[in-house]
Amino acid sequence: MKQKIEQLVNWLQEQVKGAGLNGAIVGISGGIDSAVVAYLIKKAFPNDSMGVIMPCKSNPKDQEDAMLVVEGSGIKALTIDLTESHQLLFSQIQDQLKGIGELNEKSLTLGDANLRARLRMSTLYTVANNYGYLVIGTDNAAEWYTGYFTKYGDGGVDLVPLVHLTKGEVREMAEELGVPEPIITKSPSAGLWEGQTDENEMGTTYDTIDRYLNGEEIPEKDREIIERLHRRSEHKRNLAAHPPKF
Ligand SMILES: Nc1ncnc2c1ncn2[C@@H]1O[C@H](COP(=O)(O)OP(=O)(O)OC[C@H]2O[C@@H]([n+]3cccc(C(=O)O)c3)[C@H](O)[C@@H]2O)[C@@H](O)[C@H]1O
Ligand SMILES: Nc1ncnc2c1ncn2[C@@H]1O[C@H](COP(=O)(O)OP(=O)(O)OP(=O)(O)O)[C@@H](O)[C@H]1O
Ligand SMILES: [Mg+2]
Repeated sequence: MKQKIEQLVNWLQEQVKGAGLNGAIVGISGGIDSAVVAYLIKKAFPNDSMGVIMPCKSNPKDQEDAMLVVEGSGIKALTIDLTESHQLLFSQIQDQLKGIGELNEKSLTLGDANLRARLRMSTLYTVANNYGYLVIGTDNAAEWYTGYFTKYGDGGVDLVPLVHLTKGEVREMAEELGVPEPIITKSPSAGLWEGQTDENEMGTTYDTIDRYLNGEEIPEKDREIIERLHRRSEHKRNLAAHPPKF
C-alpha cells in the first residue's frame, strides 16, 4: 500500500504539471473515498490542495466527519452550504414544470439528489478556477464499474485516482494514510436522502462487487445485479455520443 500511495502521489503531481496548473481540489463529504483523496492531494501538493465541504440538506454528522478529515490531513478547506441555492433552483424548476402541467412527481427524489451532486461539481470547478487547480474525483473501482455516481455530478471531474482500487483497497489505503477510524468504519452513503446507504440502493455489497472484480465466484443473483448496473451505466464512462458525419 505504501508503494501504491507513492505512485498515486507521483501520478497526481505529473498530471497537474502536465496540465500546466498549480494543484488539486476535492469535495470532502465525511466519507472514506473523499478522505483518501484529500490525504493524497495534501501529500502531492502540500501548499496547493484544497477540500470543500458542501452541505446540501445534509446530516450535520457528515459535516463533523468532514471536519475530522480536514483536521487530520491538514488540508486547506472551505465550507460552502448549498442548501439554499439548491432549494431555490429546484423549486423554480418544479414550479415551471407544474405550470405547464408536466411535473413527474416520481422523478423528484432522484432529480433532487442528482442536482445536489451537480451543484457540488459546479462549485468545485468555480473554486478550482480561482486557484488554477484540477478537480479530483473519488470514484473507486466498484463505483466506476457499476456507474454508481451522478453523470456530470460527482462523475464530472478531471482525474480519478482511485479508479483501480476496490472498496477494500480504499479502506487499506485509508488505514495507511492515517484517516480517522470513524470515517473508515462507517457505512458508505451518498448522503442524498435520509438513511440512504450505497449497499441498500445497489442491492448488493461492496464486498461482493470487490470479489466479482477480483474474478472470484459470487452468487448468481449478485452477478446479475452487477452486470445489469454495468450495462446500464456504459454511457457514463464514455464521452457524449457523436453521430456519424452525414
Ligand atoms: N443510454 C444512454 N445514453 C446516454 N445517456 C443516457 C443513457 N441512459 C441514460 N442517460 C442519461 O443519464 C441520466 C441518468 O444518469 P444520472 O443522471 O447519473 O442518474 P442515475 O444513474 O439515475 O442516478 C445516479 C445514481 O448514482 C448514485 N449516486 C449519485 C451521486 C453520488 C453517489 C455516491 O456514491 O456518493 C451515488 C445515486 O444514488 C443514484 O443511484 C439520464 O437522465 C440521461 O440523461
Ligand atoms: N457534503 C459534501 N461535501 C463535499 N463533497 C461531497 C459531499 N457529498 C458528496 N461529496 C462529493 O461526492 C463524492 C461522492 O460521494 P461518495 O459517497 O461516493 O464518496 P464518499 O462519501 O467520499 O465515500 P463513501 O462512498 O464511503 O460514502 C464524495 O467523495 C465527495 O467528493
Ligand atoms: Mg459518501
